[in-house]
Amino acid sequence: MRFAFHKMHGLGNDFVVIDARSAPVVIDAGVARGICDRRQGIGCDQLILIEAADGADAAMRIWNPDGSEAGACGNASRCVAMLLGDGAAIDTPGGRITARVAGDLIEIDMGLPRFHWEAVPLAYPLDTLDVPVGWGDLGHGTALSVGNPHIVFFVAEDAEVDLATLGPLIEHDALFPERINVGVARVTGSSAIRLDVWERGAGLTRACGTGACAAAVAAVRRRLVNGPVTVTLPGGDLEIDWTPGTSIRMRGPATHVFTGEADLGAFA
Ligand SMILES: N[C@H](CCC[C@H](N)C(=O)O)C(=O)O
Repeated sequence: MRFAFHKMHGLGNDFVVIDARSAPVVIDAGVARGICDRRQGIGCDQLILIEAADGADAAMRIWNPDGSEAGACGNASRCVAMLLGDGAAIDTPGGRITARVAGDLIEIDMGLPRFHWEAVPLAYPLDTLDVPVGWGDLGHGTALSVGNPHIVFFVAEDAEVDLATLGPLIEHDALFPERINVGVARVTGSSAIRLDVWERGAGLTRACGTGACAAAVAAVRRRLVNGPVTVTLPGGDLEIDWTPGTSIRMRGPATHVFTGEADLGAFA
C-alpha cells in the first residue's frame, strides 16, 4: 500500500508525518520501527499519524523509534498544527491540544501539567517536586506529566553530565513503570534555561518540546525562574509560558522539509 508523508522538524527534532484523515493507514510497532530507522527506513525521531477525529480537527498518534507509543510530542504538535492551520484542535493520547499558527511560528496550548505520583506515573508514592532518588551525579529531580512522563534535574551551569550514560539508566529504572524522558536543565537567567533531553524510546535529540515544557514548569514550581521561560535546546529556543493552575503554552517554529511517498510493505 502506497502512502504519502511529510518530512518535518521542530528545531531539528525530526518527524515523518502521515496524514491519514481521508484514508486510514495501519501502523504497528514494527512498521514504526521500520519507518523511523535512519539506515533501512525513512529516518526520524518520531513517526506521527494524523487521523480523523470526532469533535476535533484531527487526532495525532506518536511512535518512538523503538516502536513505543507516546502520549505527547511538543515539536511534532507544532508541525501538525502547521499542516492543519490556525485554531486547530488536536486530540492526542495525552489530552486535547490547541494551536495558533502565524507563519512558521506556532503556539500550542499543551494542557495542564500533572504532578501527582500516579499521573507521572511513578511506581509508588513519592514527592514528585523533589524525588528523593539519585542516579550517579543526578538526584532530587522533579517528575511530572505533560501528556508524557518527564523527570527534570537542575544542575550547575558548568556541571558536566554524561546524559548518554545516565539517560537510559534512569529511563528504564523500575521507579518509572512507563519509563520516562530525562531532562538536564541549567538555569542561565531569571527566565532562561539551557536543556538537554534523553528521550524515552529515542535517546538524545536536538530538541524535545515536552521536555522544554516540563523543565520550565519544574523551574517555576521550584521558584528558579519567572515565566515566560526561554528554553535553549541544542537545536534552538522554545518559549514556554506557565503559571500554577493554567495550561502550558509553548511557542516555537515548525519546518516542512519535503513530501514523499513510500510503500508501507517495505517497513513491515
Ligand atoms: N520520546 C517522547 C515522545 C516525543 C517527545 C519529543 N520529541 C517532544 O517534542 O515532545 C516520549 O516517549 O514521551
